[in-house]
This record gives sequence, C-alpha cells and structure tokens, in this order.
Amino acid sequence: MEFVTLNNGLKMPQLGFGVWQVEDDQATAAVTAALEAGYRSIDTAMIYKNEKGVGKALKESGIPREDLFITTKVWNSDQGYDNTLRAFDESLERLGLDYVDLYLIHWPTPQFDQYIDTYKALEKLYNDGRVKAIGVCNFEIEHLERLLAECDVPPVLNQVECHPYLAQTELKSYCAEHNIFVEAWSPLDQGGEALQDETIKKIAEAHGKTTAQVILRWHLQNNSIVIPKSVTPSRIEENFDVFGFELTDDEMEQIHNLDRNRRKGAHPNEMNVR
Ligand SMILES: NC(=O)C1=CN([C@@H]2O[C@H](COP(=O)(O)OP(=O)(O)OC[C@H]3O[C@@H](n4cnc5c(N)ncnc54)[C@H](OP(=O)(O)O)[C@@H]3O)[C@@H](O)[C@H]2O)C=CC1
Ligand SMILES: O=C1CO[C@H](CO)[C@@H](O)[C@@H]1O
Repeated sequence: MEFVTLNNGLKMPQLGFGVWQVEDDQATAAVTAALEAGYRSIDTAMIYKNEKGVGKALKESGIPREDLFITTKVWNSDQGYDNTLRAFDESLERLGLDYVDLYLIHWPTPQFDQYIDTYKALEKLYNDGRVKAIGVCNFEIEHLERLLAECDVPPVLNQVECHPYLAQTELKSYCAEHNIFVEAWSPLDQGGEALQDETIKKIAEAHGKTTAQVILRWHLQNNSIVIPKSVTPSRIEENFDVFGFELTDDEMEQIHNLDRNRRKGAHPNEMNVR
C-alpha cells in the first residue's frame, strides 16, 4: 500500500475503493471484501445511498478507526452553509462514525452559486475537528480559482472523471501547481472500452497483467489518487494488486496519447441536478 501526503499533512492511501452503484445491502459484502484484500480507503457519498451498508462493514471489520480513510460527499440538494452542516451530521450518523477523513463537495453546480457557502461549512467542520481534510469534486479550473481566492483552507484534492480516454491534462497541471491532488473517478472507464483498448492490451501482455491493472498503474504513476469500484471479489483483489510492477516512460506516453476528451459523466458546468 502506498500513501500520499495531502497539503495539510494528512496521509491518504493512493488506492481506494469506490462504491457508486452498490446497493446498500450489497455494500457491506463489497466493502468487507475490499478490506480483506487490503484496501483501507473507501469512497462513498450521500447520493449513493449506501453509507449505512459501508458503515456496517467498517464496524464489523474490527479494523482500528485510525487505520481507515473514509470519504463522503455533500450532494447538490444539500448545498448552502446550514444545509451542509445538517447533511454532514446525517452522513456521519448513517456511517456510524464520529468523524470522516475527507468530506467533499460533490459537484460545483455553478448555476446555483452556492459552492463558496458550502465550502465555508466544510471549513467549519475542518476547524472543529470533525473532518480530517476537505476537498471538492468535479471542479474546473475556474471554480478552483474562485475557491482559492475566497476561502481559507485549500482543498486537499479534486475528484474528477479521469481515465485513458479523458486524461484531464490541463486540470492535472493546474492542480499540481496548487498542491491539490487529483483523485480519478471512473478510473477504469466504468468497465468500458478503455479496458479493451488494443494499445493497453499490448502493454498488459508485456507485463503479464490485465488491462485494468495497467490503467490503474498509469493513474498511480501520474501521481493521481485512484478509487476503482467492483462488486466482484476477484476484481477487487486484481485492482489492488498493482504495486509490484512499473510502466516505462514510453508506455505511459502511449497511454497518454489515447486521450480523446471523452466523458462518461456530465460536464461540471452542465450538472444542474439537485
Ligand atoms: N465524484 C463523482 O462525481 C463521482 C465519483 N465516483 C467514484 O469513483 C468510483 C469509481 O468509479 P466508477 O464510476 O464506479 O467506475 P470504475 O471505472 O471504477 O469502473 C467500475 C466498473 O468496472 C468494472 N470493473 C472493475 N474492475 C474491473 C476489472 N478488473 N476488470 C473488468 N471490469 C472491472 C466493475 O464491474 P463489477 O462491479 O461488476 O465487478 C464496474 O462495472 C465510484 O464507485 C465512486 O466512488 C464515480 C462517479 C462520479
Ligand atoms: O458520484 C456520482 C455518481 O452518482 C451521481 C448520480 O447519482 C453522479 O452525479 C455522481 O457523479
């Protein structure tokens, strides 16, 4: 397991486990399998409706709380200062925890113009010691610029869609310059075409690895944090087994050249669902 050090000094596993589209009653088994495989970082959100199932697995695991790294997120309909504080309490209650390691704004939804107020609530939670770190998801450079200008605690990371077909080069450079990690969501292209890509297949064959493992390696070597999801125990293990090999600079470049700016999810400026 490898850790990164966030801009507030907190250590975070570079590889975590995502649980979007895992039903609450499936989440306990999936998270248990992930913890058994060695994952210690779990990425959930209020909108995934599985915080209870995740919390149950954490409790049943018996793993000391300080060895876990738990992320959850405030949903669009809960944005605003007071709403965020309430939503946080509700998430904590469902998770059965008394703090989370990382609390994130799920989308900027710039058309509602609430993300600064929402972030100020995150700063309060951080200053009160109820979260160990705060950050954002799906922020474009313009949203980050405003946040950095108007807020006091810089976000530790920006969780955005990123995979070989959406490399996010410009955003990654901006984040690196500002000491903000990029955390890749849908890192495996949601199990889609990137896993069948001929270039990636050739690289995988050369290393005796799967295409999923090669893609995860590409993220790690890009210095991104990565949170693949699976409910399949063999894949949960496969996705964790990515620390024993290294891609060459040429292989990294070949994968980088597959970028086609193709999103699976919404563009942040077009996400206006509440
Ligand atoms: N902040 C945000 O807005 C967002 C955050 N996220 C977070 O990012 C996490 C990961 O993204 P997600 O969208 O789930 O997509 P991923 O890129 O992690 O892909 C998940 C899909 O890939 C399949 N899969 C996983 N591992 C393998 C493998 N080794 N070989 C073949 N297929 C595989 C899974 O199938 P199966 O489960 O059947 O094994 C599943 O269908 C989410 O779970 C969530 O925590 C995601 C979207 C948006
Ligand atoms: O994390 C995510 C997955 O779930 C949401 C929808 O229900 C998405 O909007 C979001 O990006």
